[in-house]
Amino acid sequence: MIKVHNLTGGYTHSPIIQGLDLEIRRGEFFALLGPNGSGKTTLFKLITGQLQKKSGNILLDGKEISTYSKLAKAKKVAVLSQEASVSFDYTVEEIVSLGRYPHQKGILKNLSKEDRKIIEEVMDITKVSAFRKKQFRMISGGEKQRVLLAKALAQEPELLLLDEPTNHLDIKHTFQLLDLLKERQQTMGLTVFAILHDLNVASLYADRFALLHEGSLLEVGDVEMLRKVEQLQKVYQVQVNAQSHPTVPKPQLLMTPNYAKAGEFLNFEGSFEINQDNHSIHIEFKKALRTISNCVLGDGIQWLKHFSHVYEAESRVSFDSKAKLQKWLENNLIPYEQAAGMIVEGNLEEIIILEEIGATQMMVIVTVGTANGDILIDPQSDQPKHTINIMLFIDAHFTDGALVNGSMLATEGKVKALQEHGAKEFPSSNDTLLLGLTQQGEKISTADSQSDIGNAISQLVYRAVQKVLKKQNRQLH
Ligand SMILES: Nc1ncnc2c1ncn2[C@@H]1O[C@H](COP(=O)(O)OP(=O)(O)OP(=O)(O)O)[C@@H](O)[C@H]1O
Repeated sequence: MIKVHNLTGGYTHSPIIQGLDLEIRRGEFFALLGPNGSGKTTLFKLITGQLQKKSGNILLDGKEISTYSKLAKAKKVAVLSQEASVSFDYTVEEIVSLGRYPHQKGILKNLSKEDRKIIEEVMDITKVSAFRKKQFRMISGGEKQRVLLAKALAQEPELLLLDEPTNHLDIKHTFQLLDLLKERQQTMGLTVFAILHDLNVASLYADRFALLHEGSLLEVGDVEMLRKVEQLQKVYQVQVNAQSHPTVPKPQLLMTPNYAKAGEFLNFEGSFEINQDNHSIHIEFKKALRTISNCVLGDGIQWLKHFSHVYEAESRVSFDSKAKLQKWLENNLIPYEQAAGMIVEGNLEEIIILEEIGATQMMVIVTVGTANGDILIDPQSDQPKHTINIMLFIDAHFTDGALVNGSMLATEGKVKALQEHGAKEFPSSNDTLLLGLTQQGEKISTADSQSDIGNAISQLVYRAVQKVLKKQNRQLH
């Protein structure tokens, strides 16, 4: 739709954009990214014609954009720029109506029925109808942004150019606006070209991206280019980690502030407290640990401080065990958003081992319960199954990959102990496992069975499970 070829342009004494090539394809949502001062607005203004290019071409549907008449261009392209030059006393509705100008006919250029219908529709979807009679200058920055979008949409453009459209908007309105643009893109084929500052928001909405740095494009590509953290770090000068959004298959970036890079180093043994009674074991760490678990509460990969095993003598394993655990934590004034918890059904035996293996301090807590609940009855033997709950705390710094490695090796250790114990069925799918890392010291990216730390994990869990089973002194069927 737009083809930029060998474009050079900028300001009188400084051509900010130099020899730039770019293509915006019909029907796509294109995000222009780059740090402050990289030239985004300059490029934007060269495309919209607010700035004169020095050399090169900007083609709109194959024809040099500067050769279009103002009216012909306005029928194809609408612009939402940073500097909204609406200083006069128009009402919101009048501003939106101005968007219909390119489509109005005759010398008097009155609004037709069709024009009015479209104005109503765009005011409705941008949620500005409620203050249609207000003076434009009397509304908030975010409201102004939505009114100007309504005006741009009233123009019914094929291409919408937006310079930081979410600048003044809160998260609700940011997502509302971008959802609206996405919907128009998908249902009406609208082409969107937007300068966006928030890389995570851009990742969720745009199909293609360009990263501008010092007036040149470093890369043009699809969303996967946002996983190239070295490039982003170089350009934005911030420590960045790329992760995946939990429900949308797109990358999301996590920035690390300088103050958090080197935290206070805590002695492992002095970094937690254990509180234990007949009904629970609770461990509280001074600093949050990086955790991986399949616990009832606090599952997945998280940062957590509180770790609980709660015994439920009479109860059954039920779907509301998470709610039960939350209640227990609440009653004990433990913030459950920072907690991982396991419910241990039936009789309980526990073992806690704290030791230094190699140069690494580790602590394991294993609890075994015998449940009377339906779900835990083995349908073959009609006997209750045992559930084994393991929490392993390690004074080390693991990558997320090493966390996964570690939890596999912990399971291996458990299975070995069960095998030796003569258990016929293992491991139970109701078993829980949590690994918690202090993230102190050198980063470890491999914790497999060949590594010392990997071995230490499976050994320690093996010994702890062995002990707890002996203590329980009961043969698994
Ligand atoms: N009117 C101007 N005259 C001269 N130089 C300018 C003018 N406007 C901007 N510049 C310079 O051009 C460079 C690029 O500015 P531009 O506004 O295009 O950056 P940007 O990527 O949009 O930044 P931001 O993210 O801060 O909006 C900057 O070094 C800026 O100082």
